[in-house]
Amino acid sequence: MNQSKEQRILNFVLQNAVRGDPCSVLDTIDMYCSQKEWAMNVGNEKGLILDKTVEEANPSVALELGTYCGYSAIRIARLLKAGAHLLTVEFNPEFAAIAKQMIEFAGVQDKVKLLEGPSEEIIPQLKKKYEVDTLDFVFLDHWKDRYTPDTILIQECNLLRKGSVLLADNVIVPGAPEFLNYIRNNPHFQCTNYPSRLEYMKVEDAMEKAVFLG
Ligand SMILES: O=C(NCCNC(=O)c1cc(-c2ccc(F)cc2)cc(O)c1O)c1cc(O)ncn1
Ligand SMILES: [Mg+2]
Repeated sequence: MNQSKEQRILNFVLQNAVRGDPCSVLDTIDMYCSQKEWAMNVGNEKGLILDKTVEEANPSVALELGTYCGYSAIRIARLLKAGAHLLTVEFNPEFAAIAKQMIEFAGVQDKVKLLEGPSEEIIPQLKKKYEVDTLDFVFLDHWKDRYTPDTILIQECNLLRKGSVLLADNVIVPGAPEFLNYIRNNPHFQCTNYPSRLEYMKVEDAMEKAVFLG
């Protein structure tokens, strides 16, 4: 059975990156995906916007929707303070298996909890099953038509507090027009748009930050 693209990316990391060094894993993935095979990692350009947003939020508890190969989970986890942790949700079992190995190779497994399943099932379990009180930071990078329903679900589950930061990838490509309309017209959120580029391409994309006002 021939390998998946995600398996080829993992193998390239296992053979070329430095075990326990998150930055070398990120650089190696970016090298492979810019030179050999495009893949939907947030990438280094939008990654810098993610870095700055995470550093500013300095979260104790962070949630990521859409793990894929674990690139942004590693990107976020490497910036977390002692005792802080990231919960990352992936629906696709093949992606989750790759991400688990990628996260462990990068050495950030103690800061990351990978939850496998549909976001609409996992979000309502966060308080009771995963002992979350509130989320300080949420990175939305999963199916673009799930951004709005999951943002509503997160609010319904009382998972946000005044100052919680949401950051959404791909609001231009593939696009999340319904989410932009929802969040920008919602008086409980203060929104900021960050123009950037689609990962590994000379194509315009953007990220949207939304701070919950309570
Ligand atoms: O998370 C799940 N899929 C990946 C979501 N992410 C994307 O779709 C995504 C796509 C693109 C992209 C951009 C241009 C293009 F030409 C093709 C794709 C870029 C990105 O940066 C993404 O993040 C998922 C899977 C599943 O089976 N069930 C529930 N969720
Ligand atoms: Mg994305």
